[in-house]
Amino acid sequence: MPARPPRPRTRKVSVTVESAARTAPAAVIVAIDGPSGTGKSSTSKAVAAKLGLSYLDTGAQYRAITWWMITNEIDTDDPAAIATAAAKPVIVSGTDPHAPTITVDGLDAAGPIRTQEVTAKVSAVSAVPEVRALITQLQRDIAAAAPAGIVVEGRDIGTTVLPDADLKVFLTASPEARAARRSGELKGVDVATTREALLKRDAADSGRKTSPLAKADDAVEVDTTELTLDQVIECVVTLVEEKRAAK
Ligand SMILES: Nc1ncnc2c1ncn2[C@@H]1O[C@H](COP(=O)(O)OP(=O)(O)O)[C@@H](O)[C@H]1O
Ligand SMILES: Nc1ccn([C@H]2C[C@H](O)[C@@H](COP(=O)(O)OP(=O)(O)O)O2)c(=O)n1
Repeated sequence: MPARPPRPRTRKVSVTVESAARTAPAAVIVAIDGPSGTGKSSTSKAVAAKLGLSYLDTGAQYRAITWWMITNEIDTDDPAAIATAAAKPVIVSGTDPHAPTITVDGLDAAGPIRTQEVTAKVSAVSAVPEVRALITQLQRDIAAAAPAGIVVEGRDIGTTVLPDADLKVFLTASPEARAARRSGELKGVDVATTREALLKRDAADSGRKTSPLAKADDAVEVDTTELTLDQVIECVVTLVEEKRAAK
């Protein structure tokens, strides 16, 4: 029997830093905008979690500054008073999609920012240009620091905050569907009342002068009225993967 050549004991695997860098996906920036109840938060969190990206809820930041104004007795009907105080609160957003956090001056604000009072006043506070300038800068800094990329959701992300985002998605849904979803979350509030409040907030957010709620020209519009949340998530994941592959 012919002698077999000795089998090598170890296999040499050489991965150079250069080739590792070539195979690691480039950071991807995703902007998800749309009115209330279209599924921005649920979709953005799930997409970020599935793809290993960071996640930023910009509405939570506007709610946080509104909560601070209320607790510090700033008149939320007085834009000049809001502008003067705008730089005082320190707002910190945790961007893990599995456990997003928000603090104001070191205090956990996740609960207090969801009250009806904050919801009723957030459009007025977020319309003040000084507030928008500060929060927009904060959002850009967070996005730039995200190691693998980020999904940022809000009203003006594709148009103003991150106009060079790799992917922009604009979610829509009928007012009826949005109100039904929201009133499902708010125990004891009927659909008609929720619908009125949503439409009032849409009008204020779309009608303000500084970076209103708007679809960017290059955003992909997805009407979620007849889609399940899973279908919307799948659709956005596919869009992100297409963009990543093309990078
Ligand atoms: N496509 C969908 N179908 C049914 N319910 C949905 C869908 N998308 C989101 N929801 C539900 O609607 C509610 C509002 O969704 P959310 O993601 O908070 O919207 P937004 O951030 O746009 O205000 C949540 O309870 C969520 O689970
Ligand atoms: N990028 C953003 C995000 C939110 N806002 C404002 C306008 C919205 O009515 C409020 C609250 O946003 P949030 O996303 O928390 O609202 P909903 O979850 O849709 O009820 O903040 C904004 O002006 N710009």
